[in-house]
Amino acid sequence: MASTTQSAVEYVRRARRHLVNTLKNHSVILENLNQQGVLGDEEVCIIQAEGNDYDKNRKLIDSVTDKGEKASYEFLKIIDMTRKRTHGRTSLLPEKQTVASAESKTFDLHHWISCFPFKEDAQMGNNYLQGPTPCHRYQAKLKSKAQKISKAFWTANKDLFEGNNKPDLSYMPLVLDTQGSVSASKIKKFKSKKSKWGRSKKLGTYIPQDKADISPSVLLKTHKNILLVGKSGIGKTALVHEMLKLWTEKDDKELNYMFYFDMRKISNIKSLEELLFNEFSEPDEGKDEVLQDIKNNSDNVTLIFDGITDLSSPVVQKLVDKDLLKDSKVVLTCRPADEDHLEEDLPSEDFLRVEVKGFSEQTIKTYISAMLREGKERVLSNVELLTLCHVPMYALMVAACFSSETSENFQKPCCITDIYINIFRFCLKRNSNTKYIDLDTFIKSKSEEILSLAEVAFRATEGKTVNLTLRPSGDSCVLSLLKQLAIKVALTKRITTCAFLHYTMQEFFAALWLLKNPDLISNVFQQCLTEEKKHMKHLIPYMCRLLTEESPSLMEYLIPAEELKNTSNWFFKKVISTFLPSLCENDEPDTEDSGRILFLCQCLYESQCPEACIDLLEKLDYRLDLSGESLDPYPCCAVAYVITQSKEKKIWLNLEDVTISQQGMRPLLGCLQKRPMV
Ligand SMILES: Nc1ncnc2c1ncn2[C@@H]1O[C@H](COP(=O)(O)OP(=O)(O)OP(=O)(O)O)[C@@H](O)[C@H]1O
Repeated sequence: MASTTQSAVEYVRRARRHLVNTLKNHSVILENLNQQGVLGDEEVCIIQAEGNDYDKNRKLIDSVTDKGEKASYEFLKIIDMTRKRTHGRTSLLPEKQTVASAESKTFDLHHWISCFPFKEDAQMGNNYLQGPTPCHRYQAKLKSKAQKISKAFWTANKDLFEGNNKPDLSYMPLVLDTQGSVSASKIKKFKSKKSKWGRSKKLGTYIPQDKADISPSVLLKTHKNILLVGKSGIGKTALVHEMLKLWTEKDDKELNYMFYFDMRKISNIKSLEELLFNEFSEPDEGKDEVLQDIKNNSDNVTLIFDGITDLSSPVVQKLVDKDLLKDSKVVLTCRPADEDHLEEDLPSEDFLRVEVKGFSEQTIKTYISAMLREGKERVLSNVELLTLCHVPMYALMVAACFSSETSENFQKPCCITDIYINIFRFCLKRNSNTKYIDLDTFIKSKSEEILSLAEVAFRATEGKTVNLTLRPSGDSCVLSLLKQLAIKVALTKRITTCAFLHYTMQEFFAALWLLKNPDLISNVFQQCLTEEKKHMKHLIPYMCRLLTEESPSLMEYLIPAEELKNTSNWFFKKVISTFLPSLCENDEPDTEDSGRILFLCQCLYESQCPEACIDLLEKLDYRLDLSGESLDPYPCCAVAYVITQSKEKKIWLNLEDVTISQQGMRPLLGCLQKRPMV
């Protein structure tokens, strides 16, 4: 028992006349007194049977003080530990509390209880119920539901990985930015610097810089409302699920509630009760009591609305406006284009705006290393793939594609283009809002939109820009590949600018458009040899793969097979004749020449076309001169693939002054051992 100089009995008795009028929520106080053994079941029933609050309080206080010092001390501790919930919200700012207390001439229970000299007690508060039992049970139910949906979120994508290669997917740190707004500045910056910077540097600008100041646990702790803004697949849902998970792991005794709503799945909500209990989780007992507790203690309620596009639901609008649950915390996630609609209806000064920017370079490395123990260098040494992985969803697909390479079911090399096809298919699927979808039929039905996006991508790539001029009819599923920004240009006028989340995605779509329009190809090939348009060369490896009939399928739903066949009949010969140094019309050796054999190997690796490889080797007279090259793992695989296609002929390979990365050695040595070489 505590030894204080102040008698607890006296302290309670002196305040009796105030307490009988002020004490609220007897049920919680009684439950705690019962749980601590101060009052027996019968005594509790007798007090509860009293007619009104005044009588209940009177009976409660007298029963406790009659029991003496220990019981009264316990009573005071219970009031102290539960006062926030049972007696209204204390101000979060101490100075306000003092001012309020000083000004108040009436009895201030918070002030009164804080003046009692409690003994320092390590256990204090650990075993007290903060609210009625049904509420605690409901909180436990919400936590278990939150755990379940978080687990479902992370396991949903496990199927992308084959057999024994399934990794444990979980939250990795995201770059979160609380400064300013998403703006066109990013696009403009990219555009203005492009002429000066090389490809690697330009692609490097996609990776966000680490900012360690904000994290899911900080976002969980803050009392502010939060608006999480970010591109599709950048990690907004992952972030709110991490907040949910952290909440479920907190073992503090605070009675609080956290609700998660996937706004893509709910509509037509008529009441708060329907939203909380029907859409998320229903209490097993004391439904009214729980709802009352939620309403009375809304400062203990967090509501997450994930993937919100507008505030057309009156219930959600009222919650955001705090007409309902006035002290609750609201967390919204949206894409940048939807922020514009929301802004008009949001009390913006009340929201902490956080931009979700994706993975930093360090996180990409950690993520890819964890997912691909063996093939990680193939990704990390390739600037296109490394920077592509700043979008976590793309990182997931990159990892899944490379891991399938070693799975027993597939065992086929991972072409870079396959990653893009898979990303595209995956994006369509997750944005189609249908759980069971025949993706191939769906692609067929969207072919017009897809090809129109491809055309826009081609025009932009030709014009060396990342800003897309979209036709207004774009389908929202297809548009999820883009970041859209609505820019206010006049009082009532907004224009929407779009860009792919990564430039290589734009190149992939531009390649698709060229295959749809084979008449343009020869001209583009010639452009590739000029200084002004040499960047168009990056479309060719994608075209090589898109022309072949391998799965995952895409092209057959966009372009008739016959057309593709006609193109592929001449395409590979044309690629070789255009880019082979000795054959190309421009015989002057330029800096590009040295990389041409490698480039062709990469094209043929993407095509997985043995005949084209033999054609190339014949044209080269089976002499591959790679002297002076620097071979990262991907080019090594490409060279190894081409060499492997020559079954009988001896190959002369010049590797003088070649730098080969450690991971590149394996495929190259593997093929050198098997083939006749000079
Ligand atoms: N922080 C992260 N750590 C690990 N993986 C992540 C992370 N964030 C996202 N991912 C992966 O990327 C996928 C897509 O992320 P998420 O669903 O969170 O995107 P989003 O921003 O909510 O996109 P949308 O606007 O399209 O709903 C996830 O399923 C997950 O596999």
